[in-house]
Amino acid sequence: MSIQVQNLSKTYGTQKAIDAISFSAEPGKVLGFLGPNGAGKSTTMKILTCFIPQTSGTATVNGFDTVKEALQVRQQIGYLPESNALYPDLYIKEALTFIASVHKIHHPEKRIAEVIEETGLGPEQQKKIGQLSKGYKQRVGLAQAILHNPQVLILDEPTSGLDPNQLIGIRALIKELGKTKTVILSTHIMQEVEAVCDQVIIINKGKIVANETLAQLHQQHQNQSLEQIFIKLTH
Ligand SMILES: Nc1ncnc2c1ncn2[C@@H]1O[C@H](COP(=O)(O)OP(=O)(O)OP(=O)(O)O)[C@@H](O)[C@H]1O
Repeated sequence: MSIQVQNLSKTYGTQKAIDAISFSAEPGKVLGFLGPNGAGKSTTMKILTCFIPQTSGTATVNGFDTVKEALQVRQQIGYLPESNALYPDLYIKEALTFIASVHKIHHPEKRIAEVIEETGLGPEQQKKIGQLSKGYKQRVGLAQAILHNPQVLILDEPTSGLDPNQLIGIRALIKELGKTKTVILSTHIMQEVEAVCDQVIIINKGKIVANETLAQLHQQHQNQSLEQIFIKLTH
């Protein structure tokens, strides 16, 4: 298992954001991470990517502890945060060159060209990031997340703000990446879950209320739609 989470809790002041959750994720599968606003999805993702520490419990990525071995975890993980901070004054290639130097990537030009191609940034690459549309900014975020070819990808609402044409391309890319990597994907779009995810975790008020394959989930709920199942489990 490349991600192991055990009894993970996070409390902000008096607010319990996640409450003793446990789950695992493995390569070759896209894990959908669903839940209503404020359920604790981003908090979990921030702990897995070493941005914040948990209050209790443990999380490991490829065997490395997210608190004690944060450096190793960061090397193995690509993260697209919900509010992605980009460098507006840099051209796309400049930003990717900077990220490549942080990761000490060999032959950065070749890898940058590959990632620009994969994320469909080619037509816009002569623009500064600040001049890009929201969807293209999102692609830059994704390009930055996959540049060092991480084994684990954590994507927090990666398709928010994309038009239907862009959606198809990015979902196809995520599905392709999920064939070999461990991908955790947070989204509010049920259609996207059906299109991309193999496994689904539903989190509600900081607790996991479902952790099944999509097929199992439909089977257990008399073939109701994912939207109906989501509402039933989180209401
Ligand atoms: N820095 C913080 N300080 C205090 N409370 C916080 C902080 N970050 C998150 N919370 C609270 O923790 C809970 C979980 O938030 P989180 O952002 O993890 O939810 P989410 O499932 O990602 O929601 P959304 O779908 O709206 O992005 C919420 O009640 C939120 O207000």
